[in-house]
Amino acid sequence: MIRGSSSRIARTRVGPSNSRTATRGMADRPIIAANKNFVPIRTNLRGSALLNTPRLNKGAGFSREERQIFGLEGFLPYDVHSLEKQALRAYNQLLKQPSVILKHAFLASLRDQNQVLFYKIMQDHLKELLGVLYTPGAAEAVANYSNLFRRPVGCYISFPNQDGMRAQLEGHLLDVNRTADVAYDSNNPHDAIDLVVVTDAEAILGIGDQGVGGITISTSKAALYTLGAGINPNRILPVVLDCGTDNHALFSDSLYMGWKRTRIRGKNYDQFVDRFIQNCRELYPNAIIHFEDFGMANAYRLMEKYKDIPMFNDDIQGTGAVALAALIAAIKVSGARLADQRIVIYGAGSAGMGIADQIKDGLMILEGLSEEEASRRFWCVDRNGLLVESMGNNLRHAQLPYARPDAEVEDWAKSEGDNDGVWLMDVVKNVKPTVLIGTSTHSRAFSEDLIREMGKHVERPIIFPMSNPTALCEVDPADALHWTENRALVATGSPFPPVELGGGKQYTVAQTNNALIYPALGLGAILARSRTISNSMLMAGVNSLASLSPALTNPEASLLPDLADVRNVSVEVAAAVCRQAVADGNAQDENTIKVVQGKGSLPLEEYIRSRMWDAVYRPLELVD
Ligand SMILES: NC(=O)c1ccc[n+]([C@@H]2O[C@H](COP(=O)([O-])OP(=O)(O)OC[C@H]3O[C@@H](n4cnc5c(N)ncnc54)[C@H](O)[C@@H]3O)[C@@H](O)[C@H]2O)c1
Ligand SMILES: O=C(O)C[C@H](O)C(=O)O
Ligand SMILES: [Mn+2]
Repeated sequence: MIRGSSSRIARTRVGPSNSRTATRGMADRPIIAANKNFVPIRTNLRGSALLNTPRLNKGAGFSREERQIFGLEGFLPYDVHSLEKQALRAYNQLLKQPSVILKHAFLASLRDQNQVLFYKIMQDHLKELLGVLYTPGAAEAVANYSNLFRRPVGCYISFPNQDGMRAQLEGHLLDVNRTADVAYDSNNPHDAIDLVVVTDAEAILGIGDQGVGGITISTSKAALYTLGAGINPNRILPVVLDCGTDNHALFSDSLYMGWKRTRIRGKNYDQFVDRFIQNCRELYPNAIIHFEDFGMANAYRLMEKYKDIPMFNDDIQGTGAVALAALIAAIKVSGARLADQRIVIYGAGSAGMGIADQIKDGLMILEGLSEEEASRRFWCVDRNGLLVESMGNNLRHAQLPYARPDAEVEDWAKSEGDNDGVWLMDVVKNVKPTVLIGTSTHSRAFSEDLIREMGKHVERPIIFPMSNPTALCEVDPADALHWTENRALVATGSPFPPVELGGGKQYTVAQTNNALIYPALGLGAILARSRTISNSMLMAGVNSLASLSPALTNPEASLLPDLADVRNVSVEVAAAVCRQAVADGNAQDENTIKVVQGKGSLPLEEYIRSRMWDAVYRPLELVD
């Protein structure tokens, strides 16, 4: 039974007179908080209970009147402070934290005290703080989760407790209906969650199995949805599926907080995940599901298994999409054609194969190549060297289309001693790639020799070392530029400072991170209430993002827009995704369909902006 959201619908028509934003009627799903309406949030909490509810707490920002009504006067220092003043204080405190991990912990605890204030300082200092909250800062926070733990956040679904899974997920629905501005329709408390971000933590970033600490990747990705695409944070559920861990360091840590067993596999795992998905579908029928940092074998299997529901895998599809957008921009700068690229992918895992699949789709859709022709543009190198057909059963399903015929490499001159495999240098020497992508987690794998060898054969080598976090990046962008006499077009997964090129010139390194596209992909799919997230929706997002590349107008500029500008980027990309969902017949939201068809009161981009959540305090109303 879901309770706790009674009669909020009655208030949906209250709003400022100048409101041209969406009102919260039945016809207009409350996907993103229509916060610009300033409809009061009804709560029965008072005193410290209110101050300890981060979704509602305003701390020193509570007005005189609110302090009276909610019995807060004896709980707060006298002066009332604006959100701006509170943000200044919080930011000054943050600056005093001596390390990235302590800054991350500070931000997390701010979020757990006052959600609006957290998003306010993140928004105001996005460029600086993304690297703390998200990549690379999140990696350290995940790895140290059990040692730094202060309070739980998000949803923990643990294998040994799975009999209670439905009640656990229902508990989150109840909780959010009680403590946030989500339930606009008291008749449908299930329409409170737009998005589930779930990890099983087997392959976190490039740092592997992190057990229950994976919750921090879900909460960081969730925060980026709010910051990057204005999705109401209260309508997002970050989840970790605790399936045990094969990370022995966690096992032997007496403070480890997860389930101390080796990972469940096979049927047990599949049933556990399926139970989770089915419960989500029933309890949160309108939510899309974002899969994050699953191990490769499960990631691909689950993506296939659930392709008919609105889900996507960020490491495979989000990463593929952002890489293709950067590549489209890079080849425009280099003056070449996509169809003429020879692409080497180093690290044939989820991200590497996701990138290959997405570029392959691009070659087929944009250049008219057949699937076979498109697949031949790739050479993929993994731990055992170049993927070749004779590897047979040792190849993963997703790798099969890219395996090269053995005959091709028979005559290759080998440079790296042993003849058991064909290594990256051999591939670069013989293939003379135009594009080199790193998704290997192999730090500094793109050596000086390798980059110089690549640079010998191509005028504008395209080099994307995409492994995260920073320490695992395949090559420092400054080195890649230096070793190619500044001819390389470089993009990285983690943030890097601009590279000084001499003569007063700088090269801005595009952060080719899926964070530049997944928030908008989610936003578009949610607004459209899309039945599935199709390849054509992904491709629409890619084309839209590529069209925003600063390098299109200035060949010396970054290949992709700055991640700090993600909110504006998201409006354009989400619009493209929405349009495609409607064109595909995938969209189910009547309002959005009308807007896309030009029958709404706003153009699509403005409509999207009007639905985005901002970090502002909403009025509260006391109910008994
Ligand atoms: N920039 C982005 O948006 C983005 C997105 C997703 C993943 N990534 C990064 O890509 C990396 C890989 O992530 P994933 O999810 O694909 O992981 P994964 O485990 O699925 O894939 C990694 C692959 O690299 C291979 N590999 C490892 N060491 C190697 C070596 N020394 N030589 C050759 N191959 C090697 C592994 O065998 C595996 O196939 C991570 O660092 C991750 O952070 C970046
Ligand atoms: O989390 C990131 O920074 C991107 C990506 O999803 C990754 O796994 O590295
Ligand atoms: Mn990831």
